[in-house]
Amino acid sequence: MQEYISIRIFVIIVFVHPWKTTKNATPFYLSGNNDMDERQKSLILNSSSRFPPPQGVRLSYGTAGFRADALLLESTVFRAGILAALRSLKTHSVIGLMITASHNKVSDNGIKVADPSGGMLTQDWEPFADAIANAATPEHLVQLIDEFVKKENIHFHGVRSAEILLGRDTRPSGESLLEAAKQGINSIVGALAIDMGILTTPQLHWMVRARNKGMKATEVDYYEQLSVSFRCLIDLIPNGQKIHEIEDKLVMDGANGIGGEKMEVLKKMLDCLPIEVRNSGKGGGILNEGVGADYVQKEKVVPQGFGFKDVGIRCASLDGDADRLVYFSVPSCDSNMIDLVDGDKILSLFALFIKEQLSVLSMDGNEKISDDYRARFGVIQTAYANGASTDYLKQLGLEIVFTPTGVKYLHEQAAQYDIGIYFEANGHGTILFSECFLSWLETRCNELSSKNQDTEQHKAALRLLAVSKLINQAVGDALSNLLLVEAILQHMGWSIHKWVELYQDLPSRQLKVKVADRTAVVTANAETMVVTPPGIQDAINVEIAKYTRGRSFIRPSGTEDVIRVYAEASTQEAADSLASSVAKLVDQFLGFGSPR
Ligand SMILES: CC(=O)N[C@H]1[C@@H](OP(=O)(O)O)O[C@H](CO)[C@@H](O)[C@@H]1O
Ligand SMILES: [Mg+2]
Repeated sequence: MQEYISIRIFVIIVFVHPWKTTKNATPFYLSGNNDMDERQKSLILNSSSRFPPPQGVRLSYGTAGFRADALLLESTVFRAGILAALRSLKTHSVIGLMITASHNKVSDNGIKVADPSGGMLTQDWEPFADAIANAATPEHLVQLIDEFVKKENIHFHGVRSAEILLGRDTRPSGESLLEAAKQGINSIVGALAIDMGILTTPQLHWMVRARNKGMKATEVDYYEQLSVSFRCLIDLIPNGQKIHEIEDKLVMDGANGIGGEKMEVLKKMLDCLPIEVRNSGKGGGILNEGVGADYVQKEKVVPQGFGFKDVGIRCASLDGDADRLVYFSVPSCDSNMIDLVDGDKILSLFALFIKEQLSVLSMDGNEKISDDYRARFGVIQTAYANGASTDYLKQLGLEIVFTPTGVKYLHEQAAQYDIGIYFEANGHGTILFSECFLSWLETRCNELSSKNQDTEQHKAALRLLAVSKLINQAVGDALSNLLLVEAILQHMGWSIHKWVELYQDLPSRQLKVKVADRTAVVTANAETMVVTPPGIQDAINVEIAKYTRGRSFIRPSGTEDVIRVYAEASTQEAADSLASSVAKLVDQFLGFGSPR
């Protein structure tokens, strides 16, 4: 027996050797409780000594994980690997790790953790993420992990090993950071790292969710689910609705990132949607430079590769990791300005469509019949939502909730509804359906189809079910959102011009101000009000009061070392002027020369 145990331990050492990948690892046991034994501790000590943290830099798990210059990130990514493995042990579920810096410049990179639901890492674990990322020595790192493992009651003994799916975007730094993540994962006994290759961020989140729900979860399954549900929506379009104008092709800007490449694959499975992909990264363009959703939404000008030849055409821009989507059209050859359809207008289009289907579903002819299930339908926005969009949504009679910036807040809020639509103005968003509503919908659909195949009610139920499959339930997904937009525009018979005119955006301006310490700004009321430093909010209010329909707020960015200033007003000049006065206030109160 004694001999048997020592053989087992020997096998363990071979399997978890940090220089090797653990692709073939199987579950095994080190200790039967939530204490890390000496072997586990020395494994972390040894491997982490090869990833010293950068000097003089404090990293924080911000709005969307850790993000910084890629050269600073090896140690952080290694430690995020450890965190992901612990999270998997704790939840007995598959966890995701995505290496991306989204719309940031190509020299940056980042890492974020996908929780078992496919959503963002639970906020409860963020302080631990911050603490281990900044631990100065391997010894301190081990101490923090040891304390956390006890506090969270994480057991290293168990029938399931930890499993982490890894994805990365197209950044050149991704490969070496992936290796660092694997080594972090491999330094936790029983953890298995599975490299899923180069993916869009939403694909990785989708796979994590699908794996944990026991559903088909490969990349091919993802494309199949999207294309089949898209086809279903197209087949349900009322006869005669298709107009010529909208049958024109769509031109998509891939931000020289991963989205273009993936759309080329998806496109082959969509016979009913002509798409031309530009800025796919193959033609030598630089990731996110003068291209992509962030550039288009913030600058409101045509991205590189687009111009007067595209006047009047329906165009879409993705960001570098394909979780944001905006549409635009080029109104004339005379300038490089665009008509922008931002996340707020995508949200409005989705809300209109869902509302229409819900109302058809509850009617029989002209009579309201089905009161047996009242779907709670809500819309979630942030302070960056254009004021005109909020007015429009209110006028549709929808319930609107505001949260702080960051998908983790919006998603959490949307999950409170049977159907919750959330979007950031920058184009990140999705529609969440509750399990309860979906199971009611499936039953209703079966009832309706057994009675009569062709009723409007049945079609509305089928459409809602198709939307729930097309739209990514884990995070905002530019590819699936683009397909839903295309299906709805065809359903409504709308051109992009009709969509642009749904409401008139209030002119707005966003600025960034570098300050000595951005954490000095603390906000409240979904970031619409500054609590500290004292006095600045009153000064901002004085500026706002000078403008018709003036609105302005400031907040510290979670992804860049800046304070963001947002302003809107009745004219562009007024919005620009309000933004610049508020930026001056930020500099006065918080700039490098400010009295602190
Ligand atoms: C004004 C703005 O667009 N802010 C973005 C940006 O966050 P900041 O915390 O503002 O840097 O990146 C986040 C992650 O992609 C996104 O969720 C958020 O909406
Ligand atoms: Mg992104």
